[in-house]
Amino acid sequence: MFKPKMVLIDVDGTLVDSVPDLAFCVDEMMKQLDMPVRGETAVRQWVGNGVQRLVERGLTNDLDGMPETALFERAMPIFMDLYAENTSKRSRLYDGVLEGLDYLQNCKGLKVGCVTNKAAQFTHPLLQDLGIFDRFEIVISGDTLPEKKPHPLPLLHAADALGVKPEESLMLGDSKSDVKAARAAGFQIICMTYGYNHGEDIRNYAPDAVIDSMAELSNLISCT
Ligand SMILES: O=C(O)COP(=O)(O)O
Ligand SMILES: [Mg+2]
Repeated sequence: MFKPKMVLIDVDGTLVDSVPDLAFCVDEMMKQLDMPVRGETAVRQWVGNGVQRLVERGLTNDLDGMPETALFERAMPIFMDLYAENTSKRSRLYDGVLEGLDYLQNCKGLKVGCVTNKAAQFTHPLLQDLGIFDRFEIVISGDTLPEKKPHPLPLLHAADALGVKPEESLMLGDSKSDVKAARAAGFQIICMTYGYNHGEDIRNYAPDAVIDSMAELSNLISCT
């Protein structure tokens, strides 16, 4: 059993299946640029490193791609406008999320926060529209601090803000960025099997535990 005093939870691929909206926006952006659409399967591999990286990957059709600066500068405002209008229309909480949050929130003294690489202007409305914004004592987005995951700063900042030591803290995520950030911060890390890890099995990154649903948290996290 894990006995953390704080749990930080990732958004895309952990709490929210956000790819339908992100893929819609990538493809609409591509259409406006007179370029080929990429489709949901490709976009699913590209989520997790923030909006800028997603746009770069979409433009190049490549996880590691870097577009020409002029093209990127034309594309970015198009994507930002589209995603502002399509932040939550097609996005859904995964099964088990509400049960998992209920369990954590009924653990006396356990602090629950949110750490995502999604920009704050999208994170807040998305969590609000899905009815879970108020569940978190702190919400740290990709542009809240000078560094985002896999850097440990957002995790360490949350621990400091909530008065918890890193060794008493646990991250719940879906990608290698979550595992790397947690390891660098000295947190424990549990990962979801269903998330977006650039098409790779998250078990390859050796998180402390892997689960299929947040409803399983009651078997893994002790409240006492
Ligand atoms: O890539 C993003 O914008 C966000 O991804 P995350 O919520 O999994 O950190
Ligand atoms: Mg994620």
